[in-house]
Amino acid sequence: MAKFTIVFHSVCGNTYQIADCFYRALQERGQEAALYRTADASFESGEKRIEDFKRLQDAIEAVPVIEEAAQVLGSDVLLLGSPTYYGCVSAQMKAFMDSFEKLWVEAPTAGMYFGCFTSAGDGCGGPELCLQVMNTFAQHMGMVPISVPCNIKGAVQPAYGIKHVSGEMADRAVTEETKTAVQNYVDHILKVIS
Ligand SMILES: Cc1cc2nc3c(=O)[nH]c(=O)nc-3n(C[C@H](O)[C@H](O)[C@H](O)COP(=O)(O)O)c2cc1C
Repeated sequence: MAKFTIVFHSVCGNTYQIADCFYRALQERGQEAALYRTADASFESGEKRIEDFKRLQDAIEAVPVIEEAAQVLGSDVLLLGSPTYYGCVSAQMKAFMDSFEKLWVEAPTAGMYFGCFTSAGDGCGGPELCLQVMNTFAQHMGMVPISVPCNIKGAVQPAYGIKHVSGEMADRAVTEETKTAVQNYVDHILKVIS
């Protein structure tokens, strides 16, 4: 059994839905999985609460906030998920990645396997750039990114990670095809790390 830590940032719930797909797929496969969200002060204050996304925002709130980078230590695999903001990760995900500065010198994350996912409003809005920001972070921490094979079944995915396109109003739910791709990617990760 492998130990996975999933950390996501999500406001409208799309990135959360992908994180939840990973979490469920890992549980179904008998793996140890911990699910966390990044801190987000304006989410906590209610400033970003939107009636249309209430159900998902309540579900996000029920997920514990990760307190410090060191909580990922001991995991075999780290999975990060961020909404695509201006072709990059969100500020909240960047702040979480920056908090690894305390670990960087000793590099206890060296050799840890890594995967990532994003939700973007538009397929041409830079989701792959966002994924690459997370992969680049992982490389700086000595981690080993596991790419998504091109023959993976389900919705077509970039090599850099799993993506979901949520549409102009951020209300296009994660499709069954994308869920299938997540499940197949999980199977691929388990094969790589075994
Ligand atoms: C500040 C901000 C910047 C964004 N920048 C982009 C972008 O560059 N490309 C894009 O496709 N979508 C962009 N979006 C849309 C989000 O990526 C999209 O709504 C995403 O699904 C939100 O994820 P969430 O539901 O997990 O919060 C942006 C949204 C916000 C609020």
